[in-house]
Amino acid sequence: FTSSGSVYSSIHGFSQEEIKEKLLAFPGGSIDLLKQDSGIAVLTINNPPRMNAFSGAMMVDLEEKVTQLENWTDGKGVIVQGAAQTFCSGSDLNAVRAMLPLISVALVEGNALGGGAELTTACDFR
Ligand SMILES: CC[C@@H](C(=O)O)C(=O)SCCNC(=O)CCNC(=O)[C@H](O)C(C)(C)COP(=O)(O)OP(=O)(O)OC[C@H]1O[C@@H](n2cnc3c(N)ncnc32)[C@H](O)[C@@H]1OP(=O)(O)O
Repeated sequence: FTSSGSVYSSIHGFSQEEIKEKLLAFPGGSIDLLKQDSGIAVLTINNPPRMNAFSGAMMVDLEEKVTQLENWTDGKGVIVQGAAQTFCSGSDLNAVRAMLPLISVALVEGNALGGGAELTTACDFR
């Protein structure tokens, strides 16, 4: 359930445009990008009514804003924050229920470090 839609595109054969269309069916919220003269940008996850959960539209928005940052030649760093005194409550559960192809569980025994830790967070449950 990534913004690039890799799970859907590789397993279900959808194109990037089809993934985008499916994600946009779940509107609400925004990802706001402020690029400052200092070279530091502020990226705000903005969906306070749902504790800043990521709607499908916000996932599309995030990919666009990350692309903008990648092409920002004067950029030095980015601060990621949540609006309204909360960071983010994960994916919008309404969208998850409608779109999740399968549920993944990371069964972690022993260390999960670096990329291993990231892999656990990419799973739905740990
Ligand atoms: C498979 C995807 C996976 C991933 O990408 O890795 C996920 O992220 S799945 C989502 C995981 N997140 C959660 O399970 C968080 C669920 N939310 C909560 O546990 C709580 O809401 C909270 C974040 C701890 C805050 O609790 P509290 O301060 O008591 O506020 P409320 O519970 O009353 O929430 C206010 C309002 O926000 C809605 N909400 C919160 N989180 C989500 C969400 N992830 N998706 C959709 N909506 C969310 C919540 O339903 C309330 O709405 P109303 O009832 O309409 O007021």
